[in-house]
This record gives sequence, C-alpha cells and structure tokens, in this order.
Amino acid sequence: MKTIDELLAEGVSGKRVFVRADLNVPLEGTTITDDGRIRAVVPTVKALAGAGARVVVASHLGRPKGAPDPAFSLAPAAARLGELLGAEVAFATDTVGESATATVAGLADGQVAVIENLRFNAGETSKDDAERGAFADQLAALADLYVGDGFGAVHRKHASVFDLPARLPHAAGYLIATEVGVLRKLTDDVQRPYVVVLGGAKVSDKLGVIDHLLEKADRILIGGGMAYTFLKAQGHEVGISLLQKDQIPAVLDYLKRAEERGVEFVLPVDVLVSTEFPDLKTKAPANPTTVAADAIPADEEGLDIGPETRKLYASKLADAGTVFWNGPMGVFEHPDYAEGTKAVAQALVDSPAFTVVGGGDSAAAVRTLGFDENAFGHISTGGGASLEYLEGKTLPGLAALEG
Ligand SMILES: Nc1ncnc2c1ncn2[C@@H]1O[C@H](COP(=O)(O)OP(=O)(O)O)[C@@H](O)[C@H]1O
Ligand SMILES: O=C(OP(=O)(O)O)[C@H](O)COP(=O)(O)O
Repeated sequence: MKTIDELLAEGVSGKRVFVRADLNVPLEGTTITDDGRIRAVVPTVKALAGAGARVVVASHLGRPKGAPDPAFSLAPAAARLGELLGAEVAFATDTVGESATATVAGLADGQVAVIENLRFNAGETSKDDAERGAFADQLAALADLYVGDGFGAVHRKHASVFDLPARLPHAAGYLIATEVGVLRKLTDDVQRPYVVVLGGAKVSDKLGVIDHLLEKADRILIGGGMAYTFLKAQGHEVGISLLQKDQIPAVLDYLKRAEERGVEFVLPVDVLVSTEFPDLKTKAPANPTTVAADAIPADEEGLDIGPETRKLYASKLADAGTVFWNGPMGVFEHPDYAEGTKAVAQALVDSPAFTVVGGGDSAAAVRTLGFDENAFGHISTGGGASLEYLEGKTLPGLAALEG
C-alpha cells in the first residue's frame, strides 16, 4: 500500500487530490456533538494542503436513501473542518454536479473543499457494479489523485471507497495507517483473557462477527440493541426492543458453540425499559423502570443495561488482558440511559488491559461522557470496519488501496 508520505515525496503541488474521509459525525440538528472523526483526518488534509495540493474532501454522513436530504448535509462538518484547519474550506452543495465542478475548479494550490454527502447519489452504495462504476467515473473527473483515509467506511464496497481508487493513482492516508497498525496487534498475539463487548444499534451488520469471535475471544459481553435478539432466542419476551428476528437461529447456534468451545457468553440480567424512545433533543426526563432481563413487559423497550448488569460486566472486565469494545450499552445520548455505557467505559479505564474502543458512536460516547481519551489503549474511528478487520476479512477499501 503506498503511503501518503510517498505520494507527497512524488509531489502533489497543483494536483487535485480526492480525500475519502469518514466525516460521519453525530449531529443534533446541525450541531456536531463529537468531532473526533473530523479531527482524525486533519493530519492528512493538512499535509496535502501544506504541500500545495488542491484538496477535495468527500464523505458519507448517515444513511440517506440515494437522494439529497438536508438532515444529512455535510455542511456542518465542512465548517468544523475549516475551524480545525484554521483555513477557509469551500463547500459544494452537490457531489458531482455543477456546484462540485465549480468549487473544485475554483481551488487554488493549498486550498481545501468539501463536497456534499456521497450517499445523496444512488451510485455510491449501489450493489450494481456498473451503477457504482458510473458514479466513480463522475467522482474521478474531480481529481488527479486519490487518498483513502475514511477508515470507518473501508468495510463498505461503495463507489468512493472501492471503485474510485481503481481509477486514480492512490495512497493511504495517515489515519488508515495508524488504525491498521494498532488493530494488527489484536490479530497477532493478544494478552488473555480477551474480552469483547458488543452493543449498539447496527445489529444486523454486526451479529455476524460473533461467528469469528467465537474462535478468538475468551469472553463476549452483549449489551445495547444487540442484547434483545439473544434474550428473545432464549425464549424471553423483549417487548418492542430492537430485534433481528431472522437472526434468531444464528444466535442460538452462537450460544451453543460458545458453550462447546468454552467461550463465556454474558447477557444482561436486568435492563432499563420504557414505553417510549427518549427525546434526544430536549433530553426531557425519561423515567425508565428497571426490570429483570427475562421480564420485559410487552409494550416496553429495553434502552440500557440495568444496575446489576453494570456490576456484572465490570467484574467480567476486571481481569481482562485485552478488551475490544464496539457499540454503546444503551441510548447513551440521553442521560437516563447513559449509565451502562459509562460503567463499561469506567471498567476499561480501571483495567490494566490493552483496551480498544471502536465505532463512531462508541468513541463519541467515551468522549461526551467525560472520559479521558488517553485512558484507553486506542480509540478507533471504525466500529464495523474494525470488527471486520479483526475477522480477517478482506476490506474493500483497503484492498483497493493495495491494488
Ligand atoms: N437498547 C438500544 N435500543 C436502541 N438503540 C440503542 C440501544 N443501545 C444503544 N443504542 C444506540 O446505538 C447507537 C450506536 O450504535 P452503532 O452505530 O452500532 O455503534 P458504533 O457507531 O459505535 O459502531 C447509539 O446511537 C445508541 O443510542
Ligand atoms: O459510522 C460508521 O460505522 P460504525 O457505526 O460501525 O462506527 C461508518 O461511518 C460507516 O457507516 P455505515 O455503517 O452507515 O456504512
């Protein structure tokens, strides 16, 4: 994989460099609640701009449906990037249309632009090679060189991640190099016990990694929205909690194999429930109730792990040699459902283990709940990406940079 330093040594002055970043930051309206992913790409953008490149930064944000949707605009992220760079950042209100073309054409050497959300275009995420390729051709027209630095999205076979680098001379940015360097340590030889904590909301995306973790981990703790498919599989009522019904047979198989292999599988023993999802804007008190994990009322939704589970999980983390954690334990964005995530973060801070926290929301949770980033071994910008990297899968965005 060519490094950005090699690219810089070849000279980028006057060249248009497309930087595929992951600026998928959490937003409340247009306010960025955690800018970690923007800060993470600054070294790459700074180095390129400093060397006289005309830098075109691109990213997805959220999961819009292949058409413009103002709620998912990258404008706030572009403004924040400008603040962090201490320089003006131009913003194109489309991705490959008139605005993008004019904005890029207007860049002087050393200037930076952000183009609008890649996923406003159906071609970005299309499963059809030709449709993705056609969009990649349009993106390629905006640049001379490509730098891949959106680690959080390297597991996506998307036009800007996979197809575009095949069309332009390319290199890996500083963030990707750092992430891969640290995560490699977790695939080589890990200090045991190796404890993996999984939660969050992207349940269908992430359940599959358990298949592989059963070969690697000594203990797996399940929380967040991930827990309810397990509780349901064990025959418990989960009310209106997040549930991946079609995955129940797979989950039963994981539980059986874990037992056969001596992998300890730990599920919540109690949860916080409510009839309503909390208001994340007003943060109005949610007044949840605590119930046993096998007694969730039919009209209620599990939104955090309960106090007994917090204690249990802290004890299961205390003797770890290595910890990998992806996915908050609850809807941490609301203070009434943040205690589970706080307890796991605190257990990692207290642990002498090598600790890795991965994922946009998990990293944001750690920081917004007031923990010191330096108290963790590594905070990865990628959740799904780091999990799939640990699985040993070929990641489209890394494979494309190697080609
Ligand atoms: N029990 C739950 N029900 C619904 N959503 C949940 C639950 N627990 C956690 N979440 C949500 O999961 C989201 C993060 O999930 P995910 O994107 O998978 O994590 P990451 O970005 O760290 O990889 C958070 O916005 C959080 O509110
Ligand atoms: O937030 C992300 O992943 P993560 O939640 O696994 O950390 C990345 O930006 C990828 O987004 P996607 O899961 O919508 O492709």
